[in-house]
Amino acid sequence: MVNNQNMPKEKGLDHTISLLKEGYNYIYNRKDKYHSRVFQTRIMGEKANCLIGTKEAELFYDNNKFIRKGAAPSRIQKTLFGEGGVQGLDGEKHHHRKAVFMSFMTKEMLSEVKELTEMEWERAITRNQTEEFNVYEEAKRVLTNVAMRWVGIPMQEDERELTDELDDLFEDASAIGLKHWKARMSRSKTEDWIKQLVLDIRNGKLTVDQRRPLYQFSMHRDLDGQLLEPEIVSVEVLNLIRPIVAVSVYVDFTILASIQFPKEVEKLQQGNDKQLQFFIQEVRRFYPFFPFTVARVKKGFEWNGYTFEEGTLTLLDLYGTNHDPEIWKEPDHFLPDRFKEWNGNPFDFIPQGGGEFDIGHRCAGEWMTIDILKVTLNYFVNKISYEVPQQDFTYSMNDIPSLPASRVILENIRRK
Ligand code: HEM
Repeated sequence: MVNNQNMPKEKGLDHTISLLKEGYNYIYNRKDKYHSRVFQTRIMGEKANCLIGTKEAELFYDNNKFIRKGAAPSRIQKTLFGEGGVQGLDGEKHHHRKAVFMSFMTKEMLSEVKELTEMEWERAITRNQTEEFNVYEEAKRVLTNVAMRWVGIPMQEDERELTDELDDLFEDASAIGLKHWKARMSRSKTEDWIKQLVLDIRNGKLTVDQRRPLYQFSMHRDLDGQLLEPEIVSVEVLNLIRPIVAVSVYVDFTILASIQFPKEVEKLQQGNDKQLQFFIQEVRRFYPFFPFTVARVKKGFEWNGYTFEEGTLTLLDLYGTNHDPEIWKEPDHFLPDRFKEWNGNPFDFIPQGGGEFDIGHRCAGEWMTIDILKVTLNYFVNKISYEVPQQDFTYSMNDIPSLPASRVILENIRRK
């Protein structure tokens, strides 16, 4: 007999509207209301368990208890992730595919990303010294170029058009109506284009750098020794390009933080790697990006008196865990030095997911994200000077992604 009477339940038929309204704070608010880090609600007509906190994250990343198959809503798969990619795999199939992603995160390949990032910022500044400089728009262009070169894609399309299509994939991924369809069209257009590259590589019409992800995924074999369908290669290649471009959101927040917390910037002036790291970690903890991640209960189990029923959708609160006062002192203050004391627990600081990289679903690009942001922060703080005109820095707590209203505009950029 299934009995989950101990799990607090949100009353009512459906709570999707409250989730949309309260956004990043939805789960956090109910943790206080129910005095529980585990509760049940209903979202999009479906029962959903919600979890927040360190022990709860550890539970969520237990592969014996949760799976990803069928967890992400299909509209998000059709835009953000693509169908058939690593996010929806479990067990051996997941480990085998994830290993390909992690094989690119070597010291050498990460150094290349850092070099490319600095080089592209140099180009952006050269293009733009006299005009108003929109940090977010420039970052998308910079990171599209970084992503294409690093992944090993020959740049043939119009650069601006490609940037627009790639950012549709994350800016409008959770949108409804027309914007959602625009995102789907952008995905299908970019997927088709990459599929053609895969076919050309396989039949020898196109020669590309063999160390790079485009070639590696094109020639990767699954557990049965078969080449992946070109559609799947395309989804996985976009699983690298799209999030690299999406780091622009964090770039915008990083520059915003450097404007809003000038005392913290004084500590960065010698380009000290540790201080840069603390600052970036705090940006990733402090500002909103992904509100939560999702899985399904693999097989019914009991945990701390709560019953988890097989198949139930389960949300782990990423933003809320990063703002949990039981983990973080003064969670609503921007204090990079808190990371001097942080012990590296894989379940308490989870802006890009938690647990292990290789056997879990933790973000494959976390180290790369930190590297791109460190290079960018050092560049803006130590290599250029600029003025900051009056603008609107407010950001919403229910848009995904959330961004400062004016995107961070700079003027009179000069090299130091
Ligand atoms: C913009 C900064 C980024 C954020 C906020 C972010 C966030 C996330 C989150 C929340 C997950 C899901 C974790 C889970 O479900 O347990 C994830 C997974 C993933 N991310 Fe990122 N990510 C970022 C950048 C990147 C970059 C730069 C790359 C690649 C270069 C990348 C590649 C991936 C992949 C491949 C997965 C799927 C991993 C799996 O299912 O095993 N991400 N990311």
